[in-house]
Amino acid sequence: MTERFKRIHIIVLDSVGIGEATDAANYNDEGCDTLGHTAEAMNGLNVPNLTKLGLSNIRPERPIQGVPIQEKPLAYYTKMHEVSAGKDSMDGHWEMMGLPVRTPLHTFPNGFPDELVQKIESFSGRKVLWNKPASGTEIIKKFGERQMKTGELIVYTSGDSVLQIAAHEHVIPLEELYKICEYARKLTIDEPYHLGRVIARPYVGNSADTFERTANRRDLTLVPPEKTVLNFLNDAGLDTLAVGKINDIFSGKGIKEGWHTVSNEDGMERFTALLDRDFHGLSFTNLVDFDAKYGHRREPVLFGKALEAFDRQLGEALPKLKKDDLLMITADHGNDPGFRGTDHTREFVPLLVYSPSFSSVGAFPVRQTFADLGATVADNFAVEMPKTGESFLSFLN
Ligand SMILES: O=P(O)(O)O[C@H]1O[C@H](CO)[C@@H](O)[C@H]1O
Ligand SMILES: [Mn+2]
Ligand SMILES: [Mn+2]
Repeated sequence: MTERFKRIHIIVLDSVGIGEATDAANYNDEGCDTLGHTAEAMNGLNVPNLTKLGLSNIRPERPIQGVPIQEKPLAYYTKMHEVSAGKDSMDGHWEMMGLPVRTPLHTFPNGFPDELVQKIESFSGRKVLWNKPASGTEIIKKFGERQMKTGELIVYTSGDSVLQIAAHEHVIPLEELYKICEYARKLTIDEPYHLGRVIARPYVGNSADTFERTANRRDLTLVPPEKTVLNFLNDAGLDTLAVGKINDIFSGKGIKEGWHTVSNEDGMERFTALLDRDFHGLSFTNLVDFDAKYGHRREPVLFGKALEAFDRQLGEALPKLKKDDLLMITADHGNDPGFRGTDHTREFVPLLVYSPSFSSVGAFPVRQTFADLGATVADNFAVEMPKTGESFLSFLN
């Protein structure tokens, strides 16, 4: 039998959660609601395309402000619960591809142990500064000018399992920063660290007021310990095309071609261009600005404007979809810009599933794991099924 869809496209709106998950209390995240609070801060979101697909239909009991419930939405709609222990990008994306991260990765709320810091210092020949949780933009405001004089490494972490190194591009050249990060990555794979990501955070500018982070960020994730749906597709000779930080998140495993992007806009342009390409398999796009530029910065209005800009580009992409295309729009976790702190929030994520071939659409049962997404992709292409996840392919009519 030939497969139902020739191309499946997943767009991850990084951190665009749709309300507290049932286990939010375990994360001290009760009351978080990324989409809801963003829409309130905007006095209503203007997202006609997401609206038409059925975004507010996902939670009719609490529609998103400015997004009317549709009598005839164009997409199947539901929300998904995460089973991974963490609420970071790696957990969310690996789970989508059938590999939940059930053992919690370690976090370092008091900074990294001396032993690790000393190794980084002797490898790099540079002193480590800060070594505590911080907001990335605040920490370069605070220490960037000092770093320009001393060449020290600004090391910081967050509520996630991350070690981040901020470095001025003209003081610590990119190549050098990447080498230091690779070294730190090697040291933190196994216990006692078992760290999700080491992230290179380069920036430029002349003074605290003008520092700006650049698109040369690199995420060094753990290598997935088992094959994911990306591998199953790739092993079967199908195309696996990755836009944005997807390639980094999977350490390139199972990815045929990948492109880094500089912004959401750039990511959507790349995605839209892929629609003109005659490929066979999966396109997987991550739009990280929602998270990195607005969620962690707790900027709900800018977050909302980014959603509106995405929606405009979505409007340009939708008419390019053919009958044998399937589009799934979702998120990897929440990051409520109206919430306390600066960390991700434990939320349900929205799921909108659209194809021009659908004759009937409507509500889906809530998915108990993001892995249902990967299972559906694997099912469609008749490749090996992931151990976790249930396909909803047969629901799509
Ligand atoms: O504050 P910035 O540097 O954006 O860092 C944030 O980005 C990391 C990855 O999303 C999070 O763990 C958080 O620390
Ligand atoms: Mn993320
Ligand atoms: Mn984040």
